[in-house]
Amino acid sequence: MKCKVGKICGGCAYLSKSMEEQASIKKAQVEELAQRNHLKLRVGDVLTAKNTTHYRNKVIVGFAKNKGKVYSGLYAAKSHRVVACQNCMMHPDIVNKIIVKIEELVSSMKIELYNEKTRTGLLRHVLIRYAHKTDEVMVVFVTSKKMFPSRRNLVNALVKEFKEIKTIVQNVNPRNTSIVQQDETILLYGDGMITDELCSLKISFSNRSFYQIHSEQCEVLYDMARKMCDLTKTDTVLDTYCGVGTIGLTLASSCKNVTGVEINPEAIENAKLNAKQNNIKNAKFISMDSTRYMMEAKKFRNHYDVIILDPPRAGTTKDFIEASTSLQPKKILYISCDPKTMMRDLVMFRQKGYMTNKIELVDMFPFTEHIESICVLTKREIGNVNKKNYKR
Ligand SMILES: C[S@@+](CC[C@H](N)C(=O)[O-])C[C@H]1O[C@@H](n2cnc3c(N)ncnc32)[C@H](O)[C@@H]1O
Repeated sequence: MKCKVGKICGGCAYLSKSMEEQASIKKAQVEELAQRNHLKLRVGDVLTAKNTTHYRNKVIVGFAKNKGKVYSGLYAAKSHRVVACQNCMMHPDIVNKIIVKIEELVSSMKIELYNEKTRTGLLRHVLIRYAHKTDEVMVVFVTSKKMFPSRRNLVNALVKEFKEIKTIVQNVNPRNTSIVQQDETILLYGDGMITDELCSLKISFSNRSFYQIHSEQCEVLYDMARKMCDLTKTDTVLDTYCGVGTIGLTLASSCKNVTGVEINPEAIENAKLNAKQNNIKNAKFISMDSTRYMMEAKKFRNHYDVIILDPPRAGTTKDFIEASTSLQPKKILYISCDPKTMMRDLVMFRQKGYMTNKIELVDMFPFTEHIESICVLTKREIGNVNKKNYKR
């Protein structure tokens, strides 16, 4: 793959490698991590993507000026320096077109750019989300303050030119932080959500809700989750870290009921809507910390046959592992976007008697170093742990 800024932009580390090379490097890395953690695991071959470019459904660009001219792009590796790039191969074409237009408008409307060092100026980032199956686009202007003088004209110009734009919002981030969005969102156009189709379901999400980056590979991942859970009609499922409810909703027709728990209340609102618009009646969603929910569930003697966890990159916690295993599910399905933290957590699950001997890998992030892992843990006799499943 040829990219003019490939060497300086922090986006793609494996541009010079074929998909086969990337797959074998990623698999070897996971095998090595398993060994280092004394986990005797078979690692499956990477399920590679058909769409290896233009796949990112969420794009965040920063802005800077060169000789008075506004340009946009991603950050250089390990820095906040904006690398000019108008035609990133990982972005959908429509997203690149919208970014070019926004660059022009920011320049012609003289919208002040935010300066991280002096903490002055207005426009911090533009975030664009894209629904691959429906072609719907959401634009998010992240600003340092609420006052955004040119926003009306900006919105009018964008929606006039791009029929794909279904909603535009402003997210206000006055803080000295590298976290892109904060709590306050102002609706500028549409209803604040876009809708995609995933595993034959209509899935809507808003600007701060999580949605897997590679929609086609997300379907591959969820299909693997379904096979690993191997649910029966009497099974009850707890989907922790559930985001907008996608995993649980795709499993709902195969089990008795699904409870989704998620800390972000906006994502829970989306999840409830997603259940409703797909006419799924055996799923409920609760906005709460997953560990706290399971501690409460234990008090009320609630039982779940299968507990799913799909935590952020940092992995889960000792308390979560304590709480989930104390509910004695038949299976625990662990999905992770960072095999390093997953292995750490698998060691802790093993101490509680829950273990696996196989991990599958799904490439959600072609041309980057990242890989998604998935495995199912079942309860084993502690006495057989070392001999049968794990080498020391
Ligand atoms: C990697 S995403 C997975 C979302 C979803 N399972 C999916 O496949 O789209 C992790 C989610 O965990 C949520 N989260 C983070 N910490 C949490 C916690 N302590 N309790 C519940 N949810 C949490 C985040 O808001 C995010 O939506």
